[in-house]
Amino acid sequence: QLLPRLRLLVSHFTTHPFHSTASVLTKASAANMSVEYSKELHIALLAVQRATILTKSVFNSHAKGTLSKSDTSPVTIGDFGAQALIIAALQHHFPEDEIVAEEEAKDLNENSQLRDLVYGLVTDAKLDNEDIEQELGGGIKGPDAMLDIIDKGRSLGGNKGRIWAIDPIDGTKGFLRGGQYAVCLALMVDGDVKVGVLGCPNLPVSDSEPLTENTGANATDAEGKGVLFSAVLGEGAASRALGKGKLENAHPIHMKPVSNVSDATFCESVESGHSNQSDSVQIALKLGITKPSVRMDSQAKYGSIARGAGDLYLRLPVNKNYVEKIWDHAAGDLIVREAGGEVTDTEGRRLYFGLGRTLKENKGVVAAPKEVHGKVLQAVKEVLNAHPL
Ligand SMILES: Nc1ncnc2c1ncn2[C@@H]1O[C@H](COP(=O)(O)O)[C@@H](OP(=O)(O)O)[C@H]1O
Ligand SMILES: [Mg+2]
Ligand SMILES: [Mg+2]
Ligand SMILES: [Mg+2]
Repeated sequence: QLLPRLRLLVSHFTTHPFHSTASVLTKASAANMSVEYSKELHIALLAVQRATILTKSVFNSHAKGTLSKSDTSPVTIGDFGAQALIIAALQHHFPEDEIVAEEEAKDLNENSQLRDLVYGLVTDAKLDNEDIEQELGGGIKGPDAMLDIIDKGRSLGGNKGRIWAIDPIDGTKGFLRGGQYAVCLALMVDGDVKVGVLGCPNLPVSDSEPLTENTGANATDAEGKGVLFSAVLGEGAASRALGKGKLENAHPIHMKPVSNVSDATFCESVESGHSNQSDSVQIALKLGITKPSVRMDSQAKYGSIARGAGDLYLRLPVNKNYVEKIWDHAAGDLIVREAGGEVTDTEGRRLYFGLGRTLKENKGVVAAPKEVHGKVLQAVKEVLNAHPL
């Protein structure tokens, strides 16, 4: 009992593991307990927090510098800038680690005006505590250095060694619409997710604020909003207010126990092109759920169910060719599991992150509290098997 408790204390309840928790750390080492991944967690939290300073500034501006990628999905100057800032911090602390990140520098290489715009955002996005800013390695040296940094995220992934997965803005469509989005970072070791962090600038700070149909609709990115979710494998999940400098205090989060699945609130994508919204209606019907789904962009869905603000997250394939990307799920999967949930694909397999940049062997997502996951999965299978894609 003591070991997980102490580790949780060390990794989640400290704002600065290298200074203020010296006494806890000493106790841990005296008892020969390892405090695994506390530095990785600390740097990941700060890197995500700094990146949200940039994304918030773009969210609040009219010109979001949107481009269309080869798969026709959007990317903005916010995505490029956030990716550059996160990779710069990781390289400063963990130069040997590999990085799988969503965006690439190609479009900025071909457009110097856009490149300079992004570089301007990157130099402006600073944590309001100079020591902590320096701890992340300070700024990026110039626009060309920034392009190189963005392209450090081109690792092919796999099941060997330490690999970070970055989604600099998850839910770019939501970001453009004024809805929810998340800045997502996870560390995998030998294909297993060990650390996950989600920065959700448009979610309420309070874990107890219920989700409604309008959560995220016209989110205003107001002061006093925003939450950072985190988890370390085996050490539980936590949330804290998203700040601008020193990390705020964290507290543990848990899925809400669901005794009767018909009372559950389920979350799904806003975009019907990302998740089949007519299948979800059928599944809800089978489970006796009468509440309408809460539609929300990004991995904010994983964070929301992990803190008990919602109960289920269904992501139902819309076509048979789409393969999910590891950066869209790595952090959220760990946070939900560490909060007491179970996450599988629509066929009941655990999400497996060790196969490269995509989740090749998985189809969709079913995330639910452990005690009802089996029942939800059964309903998902019945509905999906009735009309194969
Ligand atoms: N056909 C599809 N099926 C499922 N997910 C898709 C998809 N096309 C794009 N996506 C992914 O859906 C993510 C957003 O998820 P959500 O709908 O839950 O907000 C996108 O992340 P980005 O916004 O980072 O590109 C993108 O990777
Ligand atoms: Mg994208
Ligand atoms: Mg994404
Ligand atoms: Mg993205």
